[in-house]
Amino acid sequence: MPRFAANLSMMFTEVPFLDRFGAAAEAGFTAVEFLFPYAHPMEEVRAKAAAAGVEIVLFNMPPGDWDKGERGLAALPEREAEFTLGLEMALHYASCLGVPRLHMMAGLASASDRAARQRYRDALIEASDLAGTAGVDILIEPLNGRDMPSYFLDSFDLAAEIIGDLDRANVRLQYDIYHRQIMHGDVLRSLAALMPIIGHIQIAAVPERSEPGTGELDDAWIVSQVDRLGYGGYIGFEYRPRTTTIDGLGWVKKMTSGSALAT
Ligand SMILES: O=C(O)[C@@H](O)C(=O)CO
Ligand SMILES: [Mg+2]
Repeated sequence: MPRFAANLSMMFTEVPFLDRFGAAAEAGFTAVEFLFPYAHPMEEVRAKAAAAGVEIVLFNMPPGDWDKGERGLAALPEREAEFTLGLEMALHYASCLGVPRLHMMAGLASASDRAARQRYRDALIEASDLAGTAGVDILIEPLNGRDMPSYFLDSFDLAAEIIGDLDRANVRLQYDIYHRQIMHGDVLRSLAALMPIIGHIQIAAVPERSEPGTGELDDAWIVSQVDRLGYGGYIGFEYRPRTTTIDGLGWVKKMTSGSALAT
């Protein structure tokens, strides 16, 4: 059975970031993920997660200046030095927090720009090499152009092609069902085809990015099929609660047939 993680960048935002670990644990989660921990000293994040008894299963490498609209540095040739510093910082946090996978965001660039493609591949090799020595996987995630206009990694085929070309055990796909449905549909067939390279799954209802089970797909059925396909990793609940996080958990519990939210 897949295990479930609360995404603390979207869920439990009723409380400050460091208090979300405890809030998730109280709600029954034993695993969490989030976008970025870097605004907080890593020891504080570790202490909060430990006190709550939750495992951190994923976070992102630094994206550049998020508030100014930057969405990653990996495909940006002119940001190579900053990318490397960010990679080193992310691995430092991952080591302190015991996190086995990092999402490497690509940035805003055209996927048909040769320099951006070359730089992205080089960045991925650099990240894979450095992360490999630390036992960490590097994940890449295609993002839909409605939420993330002009994002470099704008198709699942491109992600699969890059992962296949590089052929490194620690470079894997972050398959977000919400993005997949908006970009291409064909969720189940693609889950089956891509399963060998999937390192992490995320889910939210389409189109509102709300609680699973509240949109156009039968999310509970999809989760059951992910299980049937033999996926034993985590599924991150990366959705924006329609009202409060706690109220929204009713839908999630229904989706998971009332089973425990995590391992
Ligand atoms: O799907 C998303 O938006 C996230 O998983 C992410 O890492 C980039 O925003
Ligand atoms: Mg996602």
